[in-house]
Amino acid sequence: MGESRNYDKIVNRDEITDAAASAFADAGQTPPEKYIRTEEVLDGVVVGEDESYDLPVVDMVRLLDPESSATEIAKLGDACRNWGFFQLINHGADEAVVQQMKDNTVQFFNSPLESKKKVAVRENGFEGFGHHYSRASLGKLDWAESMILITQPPQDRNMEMWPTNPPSFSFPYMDSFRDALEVYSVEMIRLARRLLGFMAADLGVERDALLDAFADKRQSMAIHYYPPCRHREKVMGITPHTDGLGLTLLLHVDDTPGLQIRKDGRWFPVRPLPGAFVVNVADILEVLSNGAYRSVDHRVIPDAERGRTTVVIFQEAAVGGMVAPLPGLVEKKGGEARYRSIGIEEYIKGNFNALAHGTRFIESLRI
Ligand SMILES: O=C(O)CCC(=O)C(=O)O
Ligand SMILES: [Fe+2]
Repeated sequence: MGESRNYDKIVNRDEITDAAASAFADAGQTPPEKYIRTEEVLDGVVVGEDESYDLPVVDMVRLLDPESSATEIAKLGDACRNWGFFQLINHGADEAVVQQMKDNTVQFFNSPLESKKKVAVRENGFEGFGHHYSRASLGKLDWAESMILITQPPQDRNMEMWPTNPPSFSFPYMDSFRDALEVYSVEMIRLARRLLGFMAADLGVERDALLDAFADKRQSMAIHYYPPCRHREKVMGITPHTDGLGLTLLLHVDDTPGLQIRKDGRWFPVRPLPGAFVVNVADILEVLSNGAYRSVDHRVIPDAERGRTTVVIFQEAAVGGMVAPLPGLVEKKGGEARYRSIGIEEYIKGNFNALAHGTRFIESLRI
């Protein structure tokens, strides 16, 4: 797998121009027309500060402790079935690795535009620094700077798109942002595998059946900076979407809120817990679970006062090269697959094409 995998030309990403950068730098000014999407932003009710709600929180320490494991696995299962999202606390990922990733990400976004543009997204390119890919939003742009990279397997990397900025600081074995990305990438594979083991237990499939679906598959990463905007009812940090791959692990670099999850037709703002990861089920995991787990719509609304920075890891999955329900789960359901199987290459193309048209590719796989 991998050698000819190429996402270029399926997505469109706009550069961050000088004009974009200066708009982003001025939170008070009315944003340029290209960013104005008031109707989209106001589409749907946002659950307010006055209404109390609890988004699921899953505790890795409790998952690992034999005393509490069963209860916590049930919580994890509920979260994946009903919300498609949870915050993971006590995750156990190496704190130094996570901190280094956060520091480098902040330094990267704080560096001058010229320096970031060394890895600027190319014409028709998927990777690099630029706006997020434009979805079916009538030529409108998201209010954010993003850098997207393919991080695993190593032979799929395009190193010319990997920033060398910022260079080494405090960490003795780290040379540049590239090293931070590399180490973080590996640490996130470990974390994903640990979680997937518990998801398999919840789903009632062999642990290896789920782990193997994710083993040695592609991993990509997005780092996002959402500049503050006083006109937050006018701009969208990221257009509503579901994630197209398998499992998503999101790290808040700061404590600025902004992510909203759609449930029962309303938007629920996530209140980031300090030190937690936000984990979500993406489309391929929904298919693997034969529809038991849900990949749900989410979006970002920028904060009025504070910038927001996130680091997002996307783990791909497939069963013998196919996006398909896990055979063990289909058997449990008396042999009924709820999605048709499709080759991963075809899936990826279909997914990005659908994104550009504002549809969801997995809807076309439903039986
Ligand atoms: O930055 C966020 O909170 C969300 C990012 C996201 O949804 C994505 O990159 O797919
Ligand atoms: Fe997403």
